[in-house]
Amino acid sequence: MTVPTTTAELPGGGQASAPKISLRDVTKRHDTQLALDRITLDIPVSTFFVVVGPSGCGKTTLLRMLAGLDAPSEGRIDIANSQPGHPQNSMVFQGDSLFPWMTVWDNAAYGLTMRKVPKARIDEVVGHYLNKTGMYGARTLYPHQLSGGMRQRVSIARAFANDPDILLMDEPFSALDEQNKTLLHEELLRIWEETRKTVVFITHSVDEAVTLGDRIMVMTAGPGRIKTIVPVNLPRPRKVVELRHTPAYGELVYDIWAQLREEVDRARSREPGSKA
Ligand SMILES: Nc1ncnc2c1ncn2[C@@H]1O[C@H](COP(=O)(O)OP(=O)(O)OP(=O)(O)O)[C@@H](O)[C@H]1O
Repeated sequence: MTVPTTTAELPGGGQASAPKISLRDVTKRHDTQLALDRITLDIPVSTFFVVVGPSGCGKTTLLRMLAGLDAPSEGRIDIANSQPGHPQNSMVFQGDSLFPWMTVWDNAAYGLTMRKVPKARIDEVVGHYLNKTGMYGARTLYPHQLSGGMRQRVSIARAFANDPDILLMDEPFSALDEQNKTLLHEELLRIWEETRKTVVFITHSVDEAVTLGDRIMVMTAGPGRIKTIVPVNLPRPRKVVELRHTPAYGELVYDIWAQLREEVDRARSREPGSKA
């Protein structure tokens, strides 16, 4: 099938705009193993871009290269720098990434403090995002005094307070229970709609992808290639629970899961002991 990879080519993709993130023929090998194979992709500014794919298809490898933690074996990645003096990216991971010896406030303020932003500005920005994530009241607590959901709220507050060019999120909610996940989705959507940061978000959950995303990239079983990119034309602002009751939401989840299913089955058939 022909894979649409640019905004202009996407059905319902809207106005073409300058890409914030651009990948051209990006290939990544770990030693001799091909992890990602010729990824060509444009992510427009202010897009919430979600990546789904079977385990081992190279999602984290892709994110690590976007974060500059790893380099492509071949090809090129460009990230437009629109805010000189600001960090290019902030990452939010699945696991704990807070400093255990720092309070909630100091954790959230960390990036700004390191950049020597004036204290009054730090107070304003950190106060704002801790309020938005419901963590202002817990600002003097330490990570060990928080639940997993609260710790992820602080990580989100820290990432947005840092005001990076792009936000990279690697399965940030996968360890949380369903209730916490839904609340975090609502909070993330509220903050994102206010800031319109360019986000690349990795998940295994098709529901999460459709709830949050503007575009969903489905990857093939490893080596990872682009199988398809689906635009999510659900209106914003989104209310998570109400959204999930709409027929349009259900159809999208069904379509994306059908695409993903083929790849998950393919990945499974290669596992040792598989009868396929
Ligand atoms: N540092 C490394 N050295 C060798 N192989 C690696 C390394 N990192 C990843 N791989 C391999 O590259 C492939 C892609 O891994 P990656 O972690 O990016 O996949 P993923 O889609 O994020 O997987 P999951 O959904 O299970 O987290 C896998 O086969 C993995 O074993």
